[in-house]
Amino acid sequence: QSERNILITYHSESGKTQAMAEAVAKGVAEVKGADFVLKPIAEVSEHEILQASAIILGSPVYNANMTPEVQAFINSWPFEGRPLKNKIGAVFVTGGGFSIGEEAVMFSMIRSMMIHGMIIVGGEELEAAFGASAITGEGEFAEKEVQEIFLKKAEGLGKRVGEMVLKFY
Ligand SMILES: Cc1cc2nc3c(=O)[nH]c(=O)nc-3n(C[C@H](O)[C@H](O)[C@H](O)COP(=O)(O)O)c2cc1C
Repeated sequence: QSERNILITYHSESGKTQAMAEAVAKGVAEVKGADFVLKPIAEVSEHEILQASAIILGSPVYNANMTPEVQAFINSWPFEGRPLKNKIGAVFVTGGGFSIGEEAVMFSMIRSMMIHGMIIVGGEELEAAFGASAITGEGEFAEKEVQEIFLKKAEGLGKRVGEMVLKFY
């Protein structure tokens, strides 16, 4: 695996956050020279965390928090000697409704990444300034599939992280 490797990882029970993760990967794939690994957090090894130049982490919103699985995943990251320092970090979330947790969860994950000394990158668009988020259960967005407007934000996030990895590494 190359120095420009990006780990895209997520927790997803009903597939929405996974769809966003796939769109993030699509964005990374647009950047020539950036490689990615895309997998659920349950399948990620410590070696993969240490080896990645960037980690793009996704969580559903559960009661205005990241899911317990994502929290446990972050808590499992190696800390001694701060081996994640200066890796690039970025986040994406899906939540059922507007302003009932999604931004709080983005910042919660960002805060944890910053404890590890990671360099935080937002998305391509202003509307994804803190990362990419999708509303999956309210009003016209309560569809089976994650709507294109949100997938675009995720794609832009992946693209931007890909570009930053090429710049930094
Ligand atoms: C236990 C539980 C708690 C939830 N709490 C919230 C919440 O506080 N705010 C919100 O916007 N959505 C909430 N949701 C909705 C999910 O965040 C939303 O359906 C999400 O897109 C699911 O992602 P997934 O398909 O990747 O599992 C909750 C869902 C569950 C199952």
